Amino acid sequence: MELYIKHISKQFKDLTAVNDITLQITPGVWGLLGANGAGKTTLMRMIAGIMKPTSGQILYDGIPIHELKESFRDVFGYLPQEFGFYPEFTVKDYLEYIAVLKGLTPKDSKRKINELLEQMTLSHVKNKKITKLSGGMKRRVGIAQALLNEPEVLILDEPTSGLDPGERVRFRNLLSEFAHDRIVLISTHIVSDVEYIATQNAVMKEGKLLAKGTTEELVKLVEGKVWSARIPMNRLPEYEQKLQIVNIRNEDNGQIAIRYLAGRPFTEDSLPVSPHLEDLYLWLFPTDTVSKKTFSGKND
Ligand SMILES: Nc1ncnc2c1ncn2[C@@H]1O[C@H](COP(=O)(O)OP(=O)(O)OP(=O)(O)O)[C@@H](O)[C@H]1O
Repeated sequence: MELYIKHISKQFKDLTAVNDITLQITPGVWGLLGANGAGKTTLMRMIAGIMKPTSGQILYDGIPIHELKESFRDVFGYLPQEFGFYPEFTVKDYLEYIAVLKGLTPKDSKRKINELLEQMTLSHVKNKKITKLSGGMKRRVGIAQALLNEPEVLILDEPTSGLDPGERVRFRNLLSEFAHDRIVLISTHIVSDVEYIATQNAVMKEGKLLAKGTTEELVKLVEGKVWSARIPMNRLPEYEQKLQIVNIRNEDNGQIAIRYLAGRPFTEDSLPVSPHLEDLYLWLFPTDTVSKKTFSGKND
């Protein structure tokens, strides 16, 4: 089972939203990381077959996806960032409707819907109108519809927005299990959603593929660039001007502990710390506009 994204680009007038991306995706969870506007949704929409690439090809087991025809809907499951439903639909009506669109038999449909209502903790609201559900519950209905046909390739565009921490953990475990012999591609800004479950991560920036690898491989890119130090509380604004601070913790005696990213230590007592995937993300996508070139060492 292989999804081969071969030199894919998408042009919107003078904007290249996706710029010559090549990825060979095999079973497992693949995290697609990138800041707003990086091109993740555009890439996913092309993979899900709802947007045509300007150039390049997407092949599933060697066959261009637009040639899969009828079998396409059996292979792919897609959860868009925003998913539409008729306001009058209850959760059960909606899932039954999608099951028909996906060509499930009534027997399979009943079995699968009951199973997913259970897995997504939605059984108690199955007869409620979707419009009356909380954001997290709506999201879970979206995830359930994408899983209905047990697709071989599951594409999830920011699936965890609106989920609480408990739901996130349940969802992560479900995906890991599901991805055992299938491809699951998840786009997210929330690095912790994929950090521990991704087989591979792909990082996009301004339409391009910036980095690809396992979490262990990617965090190596920021090894020696993550530091911890103690600074006086009243000097925080000054440090914030000069450093990419990724965490702040109040301590006693007017001191604070900071975790920061820089090419070299900024204070004498700075200690190197082990990087996380979030550090790499913040290194690649700094959070504010202050130029930190002097101390970040990015120009070294
Ligand atoms: N249909 C469209 N027409 C014109 N420009 C578009 C269209 N869709 C996306 N874009 C632009 O393409 C770029 C990439 O957008 P895209 O939604 O793929 O990014 P993203 O990484 O998914 O961002 P986010 O995390 O905010 O969803 C953005 O500059 C966006 O404004």
